[in-house]
Amino acid sequence: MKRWLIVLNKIIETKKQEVANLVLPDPVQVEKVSFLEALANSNRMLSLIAEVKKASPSKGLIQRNFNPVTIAKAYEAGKADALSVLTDEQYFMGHRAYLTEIKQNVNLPVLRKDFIIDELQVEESARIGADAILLIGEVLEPVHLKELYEQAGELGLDCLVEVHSAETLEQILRVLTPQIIGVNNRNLRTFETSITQTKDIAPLIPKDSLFVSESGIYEYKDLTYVKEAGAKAVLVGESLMKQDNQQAAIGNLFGETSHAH
Ligand SMILES: O=C(O)c1ccccc1NCC(=O)[C@H](O)[C@H](O)COP(=O)(O)O
Repeated sequence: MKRWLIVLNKIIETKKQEVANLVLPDPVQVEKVSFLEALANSNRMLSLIAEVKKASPSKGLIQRNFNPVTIAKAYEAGKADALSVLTDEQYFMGHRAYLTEIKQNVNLPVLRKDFIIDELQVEESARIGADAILLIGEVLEPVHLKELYEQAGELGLDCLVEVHSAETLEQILRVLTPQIIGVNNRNLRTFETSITQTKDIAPLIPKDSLFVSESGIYEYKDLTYVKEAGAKAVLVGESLMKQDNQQAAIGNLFGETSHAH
């Protein structure tokens, strides 16, 4: 079997074990901030969800000098609209404590970026202080995704419903019209990224859903490409994380510094 297929299957197996052993933490007291509203009201050409991500299966270690709160504050100073925080420990070197610490120190809404497969993880997300969770279409059956989506709504969490393929989106739209839909330009089975995926899927995004383009965004021309394709927001991880100064990295990406694009 190919290495990448083994990795995705392994991640999901790990999540099943984690759920089986999950002890729910006491709820933290942090102020909820609307993820959806933040994305809908950006001052930039595209709203930015800036990702706090130390490592990934496709890139290995991305940032050696990793302090989640320092990075989140730099993103806030760079006027990101929202944050995405990896909480998976085994494959992304994240931690659920990072999300809580960030919520206690930064005023931006925070998406919990993990592989949510069970109701207990949705409850856990609310308790650790997340404002939103990721639900991955390629990982969840549509009916189960809808159940998790509704549970999240009852707990005051927004959902970023992510798809890679047109087929997955069509299946989800038969049972649910998500408020926020992300097209992941990364194929989770091959790990290859191509922003043409955003353009290919764009005609299928319902007009009332907020359209996010995720992964593989490195420079200003990528922003203009996905904007022209219809995206209203971008989720960017590696290209910001691998730089030394995350505030400046946002300015560079959006062409707000003299030497950009
Ligand atoms: O990033 C990976 O290698 C990865 C592998 C398997 C499943 C998910 C993976 N990443 C999650 C994401 O999609 C990204 O963290 C996110 O969209 C940001 O992407 P990028 O800007 O390319 O870091």
